[in-house]
Amino acid sequence: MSFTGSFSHRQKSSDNNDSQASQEQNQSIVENHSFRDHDAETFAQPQPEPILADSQDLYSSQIGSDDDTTNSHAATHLREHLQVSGSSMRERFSTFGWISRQDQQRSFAALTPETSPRRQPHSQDDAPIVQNDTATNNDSWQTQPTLPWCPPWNAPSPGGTQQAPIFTDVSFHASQATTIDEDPMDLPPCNGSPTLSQQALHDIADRLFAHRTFGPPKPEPVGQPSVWADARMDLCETLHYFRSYQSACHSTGGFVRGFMFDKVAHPRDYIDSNVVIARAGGGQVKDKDSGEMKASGDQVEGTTSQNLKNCMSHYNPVVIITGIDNPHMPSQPPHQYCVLDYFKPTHTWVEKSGNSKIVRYRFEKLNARKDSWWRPIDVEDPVELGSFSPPFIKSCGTCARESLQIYLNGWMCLQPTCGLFWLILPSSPDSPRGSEPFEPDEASLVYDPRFLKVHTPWPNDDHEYPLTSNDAMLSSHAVPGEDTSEAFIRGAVCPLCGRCNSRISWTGWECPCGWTKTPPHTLIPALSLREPLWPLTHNYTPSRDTHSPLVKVFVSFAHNYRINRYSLPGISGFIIHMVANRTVVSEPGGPDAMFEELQRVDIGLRRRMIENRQLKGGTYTRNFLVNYGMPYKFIAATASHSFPPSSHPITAARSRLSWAARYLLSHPPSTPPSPSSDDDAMSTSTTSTSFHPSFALREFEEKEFNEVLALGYFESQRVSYHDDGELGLGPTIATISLGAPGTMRIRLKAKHHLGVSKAGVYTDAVPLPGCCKFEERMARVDELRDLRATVSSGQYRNRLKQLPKELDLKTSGNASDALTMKLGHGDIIIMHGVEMQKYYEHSVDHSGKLRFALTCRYIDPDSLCESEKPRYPVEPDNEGYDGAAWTLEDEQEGSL
Ligand SMILES: O=C(O)CCC(=O)C(=O)O
Repeated sequence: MSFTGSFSHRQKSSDNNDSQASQEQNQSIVENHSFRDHDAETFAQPQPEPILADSQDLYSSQIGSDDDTTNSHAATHLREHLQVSGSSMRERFSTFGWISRQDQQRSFAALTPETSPRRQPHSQDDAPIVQNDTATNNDSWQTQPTLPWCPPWNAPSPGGTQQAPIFTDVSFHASQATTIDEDPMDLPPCNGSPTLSQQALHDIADRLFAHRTFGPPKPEPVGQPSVWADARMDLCETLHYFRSYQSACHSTGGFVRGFMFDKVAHPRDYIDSNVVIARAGGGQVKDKDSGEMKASGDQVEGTTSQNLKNCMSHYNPVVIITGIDNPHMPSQPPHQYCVLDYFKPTHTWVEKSGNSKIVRYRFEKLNARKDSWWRPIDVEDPVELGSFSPPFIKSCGTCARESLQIYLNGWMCLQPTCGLFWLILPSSPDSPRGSEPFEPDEASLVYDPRFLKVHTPWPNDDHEYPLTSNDAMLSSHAVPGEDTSEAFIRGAVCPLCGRCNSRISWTGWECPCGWTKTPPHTLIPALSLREPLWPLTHNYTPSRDTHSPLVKVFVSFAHNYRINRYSLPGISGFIIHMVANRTVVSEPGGPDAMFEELQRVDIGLRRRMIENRQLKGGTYTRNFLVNYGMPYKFIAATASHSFPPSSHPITAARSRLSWAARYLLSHPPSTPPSPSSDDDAMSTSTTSTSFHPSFALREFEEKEFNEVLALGYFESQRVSYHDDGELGLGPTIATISLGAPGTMRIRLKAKHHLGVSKAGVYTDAVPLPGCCKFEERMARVDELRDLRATVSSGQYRNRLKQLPKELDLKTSGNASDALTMKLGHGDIIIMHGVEMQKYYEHSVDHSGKLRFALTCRYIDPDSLCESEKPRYPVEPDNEGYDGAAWTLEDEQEGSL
């Protein structure tokens, strides 16, 4: 079993005589660990005795052994600051390596510092402080970043056989001669590796860094990534382990899944074939002078660190992706985003950089036996993982916590709350820096190879985890809606070239290399849209809309439609929801037929690119769309086509919607609003709510619908809040909803709701009832009108910038929905009025596998520039649909 195997390797040590017994003992502990993770009794078990080199020598060589008769000033000084265990490294490793992992899991369950007594600093005479004390990591788990567990130092190199490190050609580089601690720091042989002197360690560090190029140009990589992307959206839509559009880390459910390391890197970041060291993302701002990203303040261990620690304690590997601009890549990434591989997070700790604390992570490639595609061509790794003796570890005399030595410059306490944090303790009073602890010169820091190249075996590090996802699989028998389910809107990794491809086309995936995949569509029958709990009958359909008390509703019933007409507070114009009944949806050529036909014919639906300066490669719409008739230039690069011949869902929709608009514009409500409407609220209205049907009808007839925008939505696709208020559009917009039930939400735009724009400028439009600070803002209307007429535009704008503070306006947040309409299959929405689009915005989502929305507008041809004008004739509606021709047997036309 690999689990056992990987741990039994650890028994190899300088003391082979004990290996058998220890192995058995350790084996039982491993099993305890694995089956009794949360069992506190486990902690009382006799501790295993991994056979490790006794490092007392190390301690002695640094600060003088206990029987050091010279008892130098340095040793005395250091004893004041530092308590190092009198126990052997063997005991320390035993504690740190085996128990702390259990400890972490226990503390993960408890997560309360109170449950884990904090260890007090010991006096020099105290018993050894490094012992089987599980408290250290218990509270550090929650609040104190520590090295979460000690990697198993004695692990063999991943290649299986132990290899002596390559450091025969010893040459000490002046550039690295900043090491303060000039003591030999010799370690006894470990894993067959020879004793390492300080100088040898520097030499190894030299070799490790010899091939680092911060290019360009960088050397070519030895291989090619098996998964890559040109655009962030392709990446995030395709990979299950990286769905973060803005940040460097993607976590779900308390676990990190993937990291992306790109241009914004820290100078001490490090990448070789098997190890990645990176700074935690976030907390950086652009320096005004240099333009470089700099820490904006102290970084504290936050959710990402916690999630990463969860990965460590559960052996969840994470995927690391590099951006093309990552300066620390040892070779030139061939694409904008390249997936490296699965990595084990092994350490997280805190350092200082400039004046700020930063959080850092170390990762090791999960399967270090595999070659890494990003290894530079013709460059072998100078050092294999696990080649060296273990990293040096000490307890701090001030905080009593253990920290590993990360840099050769000297050991530092890495507990950010400790007084000795990030200070090197000089080893001798004659040190050029004196006897006081001092901060290292950042530029001189050199990684300790024992830390850099430590090997951390995991029980699952020989497992192959997938870098591609195979979710978009169809069952062997046809299942309606399966090929429009959420999995099918995710991107696909091209099996030929590894490119991540978002699903752009309605019909399937396309890769620029020529590969395509077109899943067959199984028709979703219109009959399957019927909702058992809301039976559709030939009578008028009940309403499921909800609205705020400020919204007035007028209800009428005509031509098989329930007609819910809504007046929104303070504006002229209205929204009408025509709720279809069974007679409507099942008409020949009606909604049922249109829905099925739209599944049979390819009308050219595609997701369209939207420019997004924040995101490399732009973004795509979250639905598929295509335009017919007059080009609708506002949705980026939407292809426009001439109207198809009649008996097509597009032309049928335009004809039906023209009829509906004409009917509604000529039939204003003849009844008062329904009793629940709040008339008092409406009386505060500041703009006209009057509606003149003859004018509206005349205007509509002059500006008949000359455009249909078809939107197609797979499962979970939607259109988020937007308005349809572009210049050149007629005042009436009509949509027919086909397929899965949708929800349309209407709310006041944020700048009208809050009274302040994103740029912090006061919104001087007349406030609408229900908005924030309505009365206070109303009181400013006259003042601002007068001011505008008397001062320069600059002065006026300055005043607008002052007002948000003066009125104590909130600068963020959204209005709650004023109106929510449940759009059934065949329902029609008509929005009328310029103010509707100026003040309000709408969004639509749905709760099924497939939905279409066909929306008609009038687009003034004169609003299009020459290059935007259609090259085809845009004919008027010639189908002449008449909804009044379809009558119910028992229809009672008229308002109720
Ligand atoms: O019903 C829909 O899906 C939304 C249509 C829409 O909002 C639009 O076309 O602007």
